Amino acid sequence: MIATVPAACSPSTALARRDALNAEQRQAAEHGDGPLLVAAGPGTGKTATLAARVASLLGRGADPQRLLLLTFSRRAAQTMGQRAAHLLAATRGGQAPAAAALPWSGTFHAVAARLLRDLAPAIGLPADFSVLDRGDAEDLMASVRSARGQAELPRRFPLAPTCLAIASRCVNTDAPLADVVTEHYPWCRPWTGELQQLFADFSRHKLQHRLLDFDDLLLAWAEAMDVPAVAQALGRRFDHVLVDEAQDCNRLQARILAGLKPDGRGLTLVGDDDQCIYGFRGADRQLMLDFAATHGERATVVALTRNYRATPALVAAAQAVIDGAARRLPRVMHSGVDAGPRPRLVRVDDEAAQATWVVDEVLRLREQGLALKQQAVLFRTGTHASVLELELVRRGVPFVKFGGLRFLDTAHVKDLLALLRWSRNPRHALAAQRCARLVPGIGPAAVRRLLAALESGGDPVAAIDAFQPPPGAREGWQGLATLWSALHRGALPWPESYDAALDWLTPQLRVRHDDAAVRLADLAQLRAAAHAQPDADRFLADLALDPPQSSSDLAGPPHRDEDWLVLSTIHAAKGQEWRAVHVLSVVDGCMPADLATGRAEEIEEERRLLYVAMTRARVHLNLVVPHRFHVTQQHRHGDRHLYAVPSRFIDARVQACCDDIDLRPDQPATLGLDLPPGCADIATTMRQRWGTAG
Ligand SMILES: Nc1ncnc2c1ncn2[C@@H]1O[C@H](COP(=O)(O)OP(=O)(O)OP(=O)(O)O)[C@@H](O)[C@H]1O
Repeated sequence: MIATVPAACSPSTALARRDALNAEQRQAAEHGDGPLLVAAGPGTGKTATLAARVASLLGRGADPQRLLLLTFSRRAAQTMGQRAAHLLAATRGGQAPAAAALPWSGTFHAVAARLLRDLAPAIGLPADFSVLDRGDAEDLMASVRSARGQAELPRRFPLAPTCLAIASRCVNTDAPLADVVTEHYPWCRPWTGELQQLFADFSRHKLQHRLLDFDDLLLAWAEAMDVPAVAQALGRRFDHVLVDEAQDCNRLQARILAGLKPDGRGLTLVGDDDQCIYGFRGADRQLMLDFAATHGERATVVALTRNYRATPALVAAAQAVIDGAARRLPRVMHSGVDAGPRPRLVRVDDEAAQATWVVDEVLRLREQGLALKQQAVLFRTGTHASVLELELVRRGVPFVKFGGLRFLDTAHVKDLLALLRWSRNPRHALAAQRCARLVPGIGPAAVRRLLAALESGGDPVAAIDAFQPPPGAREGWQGLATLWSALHRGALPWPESYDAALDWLTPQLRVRHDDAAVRLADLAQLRAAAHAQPDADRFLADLALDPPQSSSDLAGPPHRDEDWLVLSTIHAAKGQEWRAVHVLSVVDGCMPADLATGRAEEIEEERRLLYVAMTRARVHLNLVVPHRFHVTQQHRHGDRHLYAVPSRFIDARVQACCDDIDLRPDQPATLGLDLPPGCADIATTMRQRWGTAG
């Protein structure tokens, strides 16, 4: 992604609105080029500080082309670029920013994809590789797994998503398979040898077909950095490397950074070790925790502790939760805003009562003037919101949900992207299979023939030309083959090629789906995103690397009068804030998720998850505790209800920071009659009822 900033200005106008930054923020922004770690708590202005640092560096004459900005999402890179642009514009007397590119900004994966295309000839990779998104990687793993006959083994072999998760953990934590299996997937231990072979086949298949998945992107970049000539050339290419959300960097990313800036010169890390919630993807807080030790005297660590988001009562409660954490960079947060209501611990009977209470509360706050959009309901995983969703629909409260089924995982979006992907990479078997199946009359046998022809090693274009579909599918296949060939040859310029693909797909969707109109509306949104990209490769890589969560993510700014409640997993709520936040199911068994077997570090990550949820609130925070809680698919036990207690992270200190509200119905009252014990013997009377006394 390309963020825009104005051209560099004179050093004398170093930083706009200096007085808007507090002393620590300013120290970080104006720091020289020694290794810098900004350890910042929630709401302390990480974005503002990093943007100010970018502006300051450019103001001091840094070349925007030689600045590498690594962020957690595409949106974050965009925000950073815009903010830096405004700051610099202000230093130049309020002139409108003259847009110049800050071309090397984006997520690690997006930047990796671009770098690797450039580096490909030097490092032995095909420059025309396609990027496999997570869903496609899972499909491919499934297909390699069944090709190896592992789907039919007598004892159950791990399913494809588990296999992919194991492979991914090995790559991202830079750890041997045997260790990962023993530590995180002990029930898969008997399969270690089989898994090793499966992963070797998976890897071979990807390289043969010029496919790189997310893990490959990082792995290839990290491996390239082990080659001194590449590391030195790339390290010299960027004067400054700035990393946002550094707490979520994994071992591979740490290796990449060490390769780029071995002595830390020009390296800036900004992050919050207390908000590291991606351990399951290999995120490792060690990069931050060890920063001072790694860089010794050269290192500067700046702590940002003034929270500009939340009221003192909310900051105190969140601090009490995180103070219970085992190992962290010590920081005590202070609120920089006015007082507000205390957070509330709301105890209700069960999940139905939880849903009813939350909707009542959301509507009550709206009556008080708090728009729905200023409120969010957060939960651990998408399924925890289903009862609430039903209640919202029943009561006509509009909402948008983030973090559930991703937009890119919907069938119609996958169909369209498969068409584009296959035309870019004729060997992309998954995409070919998906497209061929769209043609009425082409069944599994014909698809197998097509794939065999593509795999035969000959020219895939000739194989597609020569393919003989079943008789009933001739016309349909011809339409697809003509479109494919036009797209592949580049006969249509981008983005007309997107429109042509959409035109071909439209009648197929109308035949296949009752709700085709809704699906076509999604693809129209996607069209707008396609038209904003310079070519198909950038469009596809961007989508795979930084997928939108819903079609509304692709839409422009909503109309002012539209209002909806945000429902989000805590992971997807990262970096955001709302005036009111309602957290669902703050009970043991949900936070932390695993009651008995969780390892200490995993349990600690759950604490941080709750901390992230609580620190999204600006004024109102409700932690809801349903005392009966439904658990899905627990090992051995199946679905069941738990009699739940508040999360173990809500200890006495945290409770002291909250108002405790118990809305459970009173226990059923006793009759309260005053009769002496033993005044009758009904049991004996009943036994005698059928004449069998004694
Ligand atoms: N010096 C400042 N003066 C006033 N407001 C500030 C200052 N710095 C930041 N803010 C405001 O504080 C709020 C939080 O900032 P920001 O979103 O950057 O926090 P953050 O550190 O990224 O938080 P989190 O890690 O929780 O996502 C924003 O509304 C921002 O405008």
